[in-house]
Amino acid sequence: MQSTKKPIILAISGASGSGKSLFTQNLQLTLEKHGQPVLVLQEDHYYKTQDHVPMEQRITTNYDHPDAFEHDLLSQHLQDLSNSKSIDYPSYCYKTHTRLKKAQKVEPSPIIIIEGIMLLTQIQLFDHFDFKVFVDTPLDVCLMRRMLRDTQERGRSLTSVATQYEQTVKPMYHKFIRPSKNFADLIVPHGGENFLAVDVLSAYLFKQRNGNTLDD
Ligand SMILES: Nc1ncnc2c1ncn2[C@@H]1O[C@H](COP(=O)(O)OP(=O)(O)O)[C@@H](O)[C@H]1O
Ligand SMILES: Nc1ccn([C@@H]2O[C@H](COP(=O)(O)O)[C@@H](O)[C@H]2O)c(=O)n1
Repeated sequence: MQSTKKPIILAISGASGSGKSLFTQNLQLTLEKHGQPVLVLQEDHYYKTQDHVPMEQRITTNYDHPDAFEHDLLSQHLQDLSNSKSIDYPSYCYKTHTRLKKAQKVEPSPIIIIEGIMLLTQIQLFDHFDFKVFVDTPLDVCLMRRMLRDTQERGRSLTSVATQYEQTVKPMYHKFIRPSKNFADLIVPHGGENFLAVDVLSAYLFKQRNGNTLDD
């Protein structure tokens, strides 16, 4: 039988390369190991479609500005999931800088984690969030991780990563993302492999959801 309880929604934010995705993955694994289903969503899937924009222009888009995202759609989807409705979750391609044609049908879950760079800059989304986390990793470490990831997984050259970093990623971090740390309920240092933070947060979420502790 499907639960009628509202899901707990956790937002995880921080700089690009801070380890949000890895931290989220570790949290999900820990909770699922204890039989607690978790749905993970990525704010990146809500980047605006650019099907109508020529490729030469897509590579110059500022992807580190809140306007690059369709936050209204994300808000609607979080509302639907809270009301036990499924959503058509968009897919995104970093190589073509636009959404894929086919969305994925996603069902609600008792715990939902959404991760992304701009989540804590969007006050209108806060009503959906039960808990807000900021992953706080030094920017030089973030840049190194991003260099490796974007050249290996996102089809970028070292030059394009460096140029984009100087032109938009770094200035937008200081303008939007860093100040949004003030809205966090919890700040996690070091990033994805902070297993103390993973254990503390998973135990908290499990207790909130089930009323008993992980070891009961
Ligand atoms: N603590 C860590 N130690 C080593 N590598 C890490 C750590 N956290 C993240 N990474 C790696 O750095 C890259 C960026 O991490 P990711 O979780 O994708 O960051 P974000 O989602 O914040 O952009 C990935 O390749 C990831 O595996
Ligand atoms: N077409 C795109 C879309 C986004 N980006 C960069 O992705 C970063 C956010 O994703 P993380 O997983 O790193 O948090 C953001 O900083 C954008 O610059 C891109 O390069 N191209």
